Amino acid sequence: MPERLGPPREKPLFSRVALVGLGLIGSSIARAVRHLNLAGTIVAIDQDEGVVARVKELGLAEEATTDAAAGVADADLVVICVPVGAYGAVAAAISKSLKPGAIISDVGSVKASVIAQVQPHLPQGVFFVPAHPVAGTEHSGPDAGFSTLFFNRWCILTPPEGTPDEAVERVREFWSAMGSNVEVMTAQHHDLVLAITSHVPHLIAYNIVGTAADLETVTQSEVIKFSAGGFRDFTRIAASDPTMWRDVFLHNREAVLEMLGRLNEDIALLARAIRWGEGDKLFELFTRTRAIRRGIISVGQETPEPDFGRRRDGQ
Ligand SMILES: NC(=O)C1=CN([C@@H]2O[C@H](COP(=O)(O)OP(=O)(O)OC[C@H]3O[C@@H](n4cnc5c(N)ncnc54)[C@H](O)[C@@H]3O)[C@@H](O)[C@H]2O)C=CC1
Ligand SMILES: O=C(O)C(=O)Cc1ccc(O)cc1
Repeated sequence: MPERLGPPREKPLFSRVALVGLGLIGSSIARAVRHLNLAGTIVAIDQDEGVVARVKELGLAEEATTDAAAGVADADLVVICVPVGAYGAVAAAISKSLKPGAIISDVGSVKASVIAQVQPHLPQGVFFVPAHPVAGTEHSGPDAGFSTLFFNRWCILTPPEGTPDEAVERVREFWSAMGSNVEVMTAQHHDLVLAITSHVPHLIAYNIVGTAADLETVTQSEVIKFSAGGFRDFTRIAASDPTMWRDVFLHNREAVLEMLGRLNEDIALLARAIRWGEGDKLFELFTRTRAIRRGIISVGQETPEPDFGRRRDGQ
């Protein structure tokens, strides 16, 4: 038992939890739920037969299947953990077999689009409480997960209007039990905040690594050999899953474009300051951003370096 997750519960929070998508996030939830006894039974559902076979080998769930409709039947909690472009297909596949009173949740990095994709399929009497654990790595698949991934990380809930408080509280309890700090906000606000704190930084990483790779006058081996810490960090982020991130950008289009527009304006100002030798402008910005970083560390939200992204407990 990873010590910081605490002891298992005497009584599970949910009797049957179905996880749809057993990649990095789904398998991390399975591991944490198992360690903490948050579910009587874990059902793993994945469209990829290889993933289902691996889930069985790793013993991540009591049941594992490619059949989403059969897998969610009788579940009290269903957590969708697939790339955000696949939510509509998953919701359509499971809608008819959801049990009355079931809570549907998810982990998608984008929220307004997933609500738009899922809600039309949900029958009366099931409750949708979307969630986004702001925790992850550049790795994917069932072997990449670990039970402490969500410990001391934020998890944002974005319940649509009219969601009963009891459903929200049950999902809050689920994430709190896994060690997350839970906050509630609207899906629209979530998408705006995450566009600047997560989505655009990933786009910049993909872009800078791509630009460096395309340079004619600098060789690939020079890029690797002389990459200082900053560029190396970008290469880690730029190794993130292509399907997942393609979907994030296509499903948070407006907020990402808005933030990119702002960023382009600010970069133009920086280029101008460099061109005209306006060192005071550069110095003022760098002083301000250093204070922001130090503020982040002092409120305890800093990512431990350099091992972020690696398994912390070997699980
Ligand atoms: N990777 C990260 O760092 C984080 C990811 N997220 C979100 O979590 C979700 C999952 O991401 P990962 O676990 O990283 O992805 P992953 O690529 O590791 O796993 C996704 C799994 O979903 C399965 N899948 C895809 N379409 C499916 C379908 N229609 N039906 C059933 N299974 C299907 C795939 O076979 C795969 O096993 C995404 O929505 C992502 O935005 C949230 C926080 C962090
Ligand atoms: O690996 C990293 O640095 C991340 O930023 C992980 C991550 C990816 C996507 C999310 O929605 C939340 C966290």
